Amino acid sequence: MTSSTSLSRNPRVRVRNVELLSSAWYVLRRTTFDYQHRDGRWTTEQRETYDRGNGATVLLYDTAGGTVLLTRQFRYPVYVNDHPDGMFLETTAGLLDTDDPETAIRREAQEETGVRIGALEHVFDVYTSPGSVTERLHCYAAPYDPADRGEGGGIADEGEDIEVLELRFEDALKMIETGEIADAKTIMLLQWAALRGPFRTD
Ligand SMILES: Nc1nc2c(ncn2[C@@H]2O[C@H](COP(=O)(O)OP(=O)(O)O[C@H]3O[C@H](CO)[C@@H](O)[C@H](O)[C@@H]3O)[C@@H](O)[C@H]2O)c(=O)[nH]1
Ligand SMILES: [Mg+2]
Repeated sequence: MTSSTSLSRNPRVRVRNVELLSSAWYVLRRTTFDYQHRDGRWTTEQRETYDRGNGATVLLYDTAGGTVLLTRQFRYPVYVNDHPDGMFLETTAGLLDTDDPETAIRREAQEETGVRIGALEHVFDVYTSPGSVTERLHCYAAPYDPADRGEGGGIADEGEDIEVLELRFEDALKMIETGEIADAKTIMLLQWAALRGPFRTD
């Protein structure tokens, strides 16, 4: 999943060895590679990469009502790193598994929020944590009909317990400033919506 092309694309990088450190749930590898610095000198480096595949997310919005639909769920990695209670607000998102990004985000949006997405706009693709995590996240926006909003839930067998929240767009923007919204993809998509997307004012 890490690379769909060969790792000889950059002549300044020569991969020497890849070790599998853990594959308990997702995959942690340690790679040794030679790297040529800008001054021409070669050094040998090691980097660990955490590979959980790629993901997709969508900002669901309703311009008529001036709202967005977000999810809230317990995220242990943020809880262990100082978030007050780990109940984290995010745009609906999921891993691609074997699907293409559009198919995956339609599936996840329905599972997590009950919304069946019609028109889907691709906004950008981002590397979420480029020093350590391989993930590329495909980011979308789509209108939703408030009548479609479900109870949420996610997949109980996978331990998911997802609450669906409808927020006024202006309130969501304020929650970035208060820290109540602290998820990178969600902040990026809300700011895009204000600057260039459905809630731009120019
Ligand atoms: N047992 C077990 N289950 C896990 C583990 N890690 C994840 N899971 C389960 O696998 C589910 C994956 O759910 P998805 O909806 O497919 O993925 P996601 O966790 O929401 O990920 C999305 O959001 C992330 C955070 O922004 C993104 O990083 C990711 O790309 C994706 O878009 C989680 O909800 C959880 O139930 C683990 O280590 N052990
Ligand atoms: Mg999810």
